[in-house]
Amino acid sequence: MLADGLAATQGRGLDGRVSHPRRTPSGHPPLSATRAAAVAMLLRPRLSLLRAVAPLPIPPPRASLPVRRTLSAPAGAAGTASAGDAAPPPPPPAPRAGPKGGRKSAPPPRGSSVNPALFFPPGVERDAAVAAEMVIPASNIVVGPYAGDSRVKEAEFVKSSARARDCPKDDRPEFAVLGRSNVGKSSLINALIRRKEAALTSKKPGKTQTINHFLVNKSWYLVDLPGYGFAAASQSARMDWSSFTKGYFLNRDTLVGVLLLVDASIPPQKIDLDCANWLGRNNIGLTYVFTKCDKSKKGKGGRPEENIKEFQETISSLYPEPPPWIMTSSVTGLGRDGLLLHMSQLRNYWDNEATMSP
Ligand SMILES: Nc1nc2c(ncn2[C@@H]2O[C@H](COP(=O)(O)OP(=O)(O)OP(=O)(O)O)[C@@H](O)[C@H]2O)c(=O)[nH]1
Ligand SMILES: [Mg+2]
Repeated sequence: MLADGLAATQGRGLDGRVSHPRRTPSGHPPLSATRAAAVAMLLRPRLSLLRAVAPLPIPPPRASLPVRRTLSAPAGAAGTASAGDAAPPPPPPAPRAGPKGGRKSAPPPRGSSVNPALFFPPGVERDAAVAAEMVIPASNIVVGPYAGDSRVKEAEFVKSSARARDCPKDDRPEFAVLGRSNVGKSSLINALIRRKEAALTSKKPGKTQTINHFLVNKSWYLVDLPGYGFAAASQSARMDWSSFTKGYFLNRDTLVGVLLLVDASIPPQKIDLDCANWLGRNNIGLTYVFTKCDKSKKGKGGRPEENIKEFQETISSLYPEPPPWIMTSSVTGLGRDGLLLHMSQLRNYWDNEATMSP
């Protein structure tokens, strides 16, 4: 699906150039040039290393950190989306003892049954000793020096765009919310901005059909996108989704990163891995956001923690360092504040340091 025709982008990389830093909105001083260069080094693609380590079932995703893109990738780099590419999920893991979840279950204890390998944000040395309080609850995300004020004071719907070129034309940073149809993208946006129906939701997949910009604190955007993998969608509707991905992701220079939503109430789906792979190949940083962590069904594949662990095991060989992930529920509010804090550190880093050339 999305991975089609991507070879053209493989040589595209980061040169580690650092822009002239400004003071962050949170008042955190910019990093020194030496430190910034070190951080920029983290962003370099490591495909050759990954390939040398092990043959991969799918090509590896990379950069989880935001990069400021000064030029867009070639338009021909994008693939096409197709719901028909979804393969049967890998076999479920052996049954494990674990807490029984309920609709209002408390956040799972950190590191209980999910992979605790940490994501070190910009400004924190990899493998630094990290106090437990510095890790965002129900996630692997360390809070670094770029984290700032993450409160949502105001939020407004700005615009619905049918094409990438119709999206707002200003230089405010933005996060795109992406995932399969019905995974909970619009619900997550409503939870983040604390508005019940700012983004329209539905039990039926395929509700969101356009690119929707929500302006937060008059300074950054959350972007609600149509979902992928909607099996009932017509071929033409799927092609439309594909042109969204091409037009939006490859030409949106203000994109700080993607929140890739993965439904934790079902076993891992190949289409989500394909999507992560496509983003990685196009140097678009992502954060895995596990949704519906309040849902727990009886039987195999029914527990969010099992599904998340299985998903992480599947992707662990694909990354040189663990990508950021966080567990959320739009019903209980699990992960809301942590995700906002994580976005604040990526945003502030992007605003000050992250520079990339094609
Ligand atoms: N239990 C539970 N249900 C959720 C959660 N998030 C979303 N849902 C439900 O899942 C369904 C789909 O939610 P949406 O937010 O519309 O999903 P979407 O990803 O925006 O879907 P499309 O716009 O069709 O791509 C709705 O019935 C929501 O109420 C969650 O965290 N927990
Ligand atoms: Mg939606």
